[in-house]
Amino acid sequence: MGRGDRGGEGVSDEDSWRGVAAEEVNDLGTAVGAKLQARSRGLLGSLIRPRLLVSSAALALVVLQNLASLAGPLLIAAAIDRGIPAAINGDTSVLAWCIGGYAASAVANSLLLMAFLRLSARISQNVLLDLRARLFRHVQRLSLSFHESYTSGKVISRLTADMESIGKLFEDSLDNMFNAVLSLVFIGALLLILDVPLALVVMAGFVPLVLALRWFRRTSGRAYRRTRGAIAKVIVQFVETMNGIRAVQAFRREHRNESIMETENASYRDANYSAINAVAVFAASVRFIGNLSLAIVLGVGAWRVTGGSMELGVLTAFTLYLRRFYDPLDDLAQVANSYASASAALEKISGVLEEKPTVLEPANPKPLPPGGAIEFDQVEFRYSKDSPVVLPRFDLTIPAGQTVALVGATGAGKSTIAKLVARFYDPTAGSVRLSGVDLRDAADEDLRSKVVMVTQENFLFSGSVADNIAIGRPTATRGEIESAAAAVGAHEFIAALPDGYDTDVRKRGGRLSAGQRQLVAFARALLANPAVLVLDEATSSLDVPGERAVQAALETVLTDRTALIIAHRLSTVLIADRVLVVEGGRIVEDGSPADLVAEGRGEFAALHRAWLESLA
Ligand SMILES: Nc1ncnc2c1ncn2[C@@H]1O[C@H](COP(=O)(O)OP(=O)(O)OP(=O)(O)O)[C@@H](O)[C@H]1O
Repeated sequence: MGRGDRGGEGVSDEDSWRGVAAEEVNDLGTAVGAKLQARSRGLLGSLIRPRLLVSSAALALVVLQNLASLAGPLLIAAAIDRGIPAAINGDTSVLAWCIGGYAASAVANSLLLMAFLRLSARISQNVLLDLRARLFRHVQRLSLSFHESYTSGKVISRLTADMESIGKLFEDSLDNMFNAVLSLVFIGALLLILDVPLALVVMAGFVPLVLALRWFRRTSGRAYRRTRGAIAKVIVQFVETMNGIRAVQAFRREHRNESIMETENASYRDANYSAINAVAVFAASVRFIGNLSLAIVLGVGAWRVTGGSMELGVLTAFTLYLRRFYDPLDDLAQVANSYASASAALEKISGVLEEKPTVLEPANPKPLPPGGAIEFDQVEFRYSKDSPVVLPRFDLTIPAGQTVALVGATGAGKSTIAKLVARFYDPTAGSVRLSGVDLRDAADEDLRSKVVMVTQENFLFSGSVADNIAIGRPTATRGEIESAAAAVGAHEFIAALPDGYDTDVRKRGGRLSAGQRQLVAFARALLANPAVLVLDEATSSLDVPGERAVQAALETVLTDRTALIIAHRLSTVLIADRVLVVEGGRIVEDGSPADLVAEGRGEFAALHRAWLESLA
């Protein structure tokens, strides 16, 4: 079982929460929960730190904007208590100052708000850009073993749904959060200045508020972790169906897929319901506490005004401030909501970012000498700690320039041997050497230029046919691309495409057949000119002219290099210098095709006979 699969009830041993291991765990212990939160905070910090200066500027803007907006009620209090009585006595200057000041503060408020929103949008968009790029770069470098267990759907959900929820926190909530916190601080201070006893009545409301916030954080945190997991499952189901759409339609799997989707979709909805329910309870509690405080303040204030120990203007200002005190708390419920959702997303993303490639590049790489001799020295291999040994300990030497065909039943271990040569995995024990250098000591780039693997699917990237061939050597000129295509016999059909070499392979008219895709892959390999070619021959059979074309191309590509071919065709095996028959992870026969056939008793001879019979 890979790391991405690990699920269940609890995470126990020391480091088992690291990476994506805790993703599927619903009930985290407090200690693990705290570690995950610290990791998320670390990621957030690393995103904000390079933008500290501009973030401080945004903070300064929002502080000024709050000050401007807070001046309003004070000016109204001054107008009622001093401006209007003075105006009644014929002096309108105080009232004029108050009104002018109010208008000025309103203008400043708007301008500062606009500047803050623009700046914070810039910060948030850059943070997201940075995070998306970081995640993409990291995921691309993670080893095959991670991708095999984590699945592309989950990666997509990290890159889309999770990213969006972090974006929402920055875009919708940052100003609300600053406003709310600053309003609380400033208004709290103003209330204390205006009237201490009334301010203390308001502060008493904080006790239930803090309790409600703690409850909300716990409940919504749990609910949002569930929503992140659920949306990932919806996307996984979507991606899997779309990737396998041919198989889905061929096997009439639509209904089955729809019912799986329905279940995942419903659990996403339910997870969201519980998250929103928590918001509803929290927001309602905040409002209730706010209104209750207002009623109490109004009662106590009215009693004091009638008793003469408080001015009416002060009470007016107090109630105005109190409204402003609780309004942002409503927003704070939204912020807490976005925060819970975003921190669940941050937890998942930071988990992926914490995953380390299992196939590591050496710190001090050794250059690979020319030549393509391959050596397996006491190699043993299993896919993961808890899976069985696939290749029991073995030795194998392939001299430079030899073409070796691997044959054997399905699941015998042929691809595994090939993947070790291309260093998609490292052996569990022993070493694989190329020209005498352990692959673990070679730089990635060096290795990729010396060993090229052509896989069965002959994957084409979006772009033109020429772009796809040039992947083999990005610096190649058009002439070199065309001569590589010509050498493998692909020039004719490419030239006949609607835009020749510039035809987009994803567009109608640019779609290539299986045999044509194979020829493009050969041209790509020929252009790359590696010392070692690892080839997983496509299993689907081609028509006779197609097969002949591919066969001729193959012979061209194999010239002057070491080749390891997982062979599915007799014609391929027969051009090999050497055949290795693999059975249960062991090499049971090793010799030239002619010798093995001549011996007549072994697996290969039987396979050879069966092949001949099938062709007869
Ligand atoms: N990523 C993986 N994780 C765990 N086990 C794997 C993985 N890939 C292959 N195996 C197991 O390793 C064994 C050898 O598989 P391998 O793909 O090398 O066989 P093969 O000879 O290439 O088969 P085929 O001809 O069908 O491609 C099989 O038992 C398979 O189940």
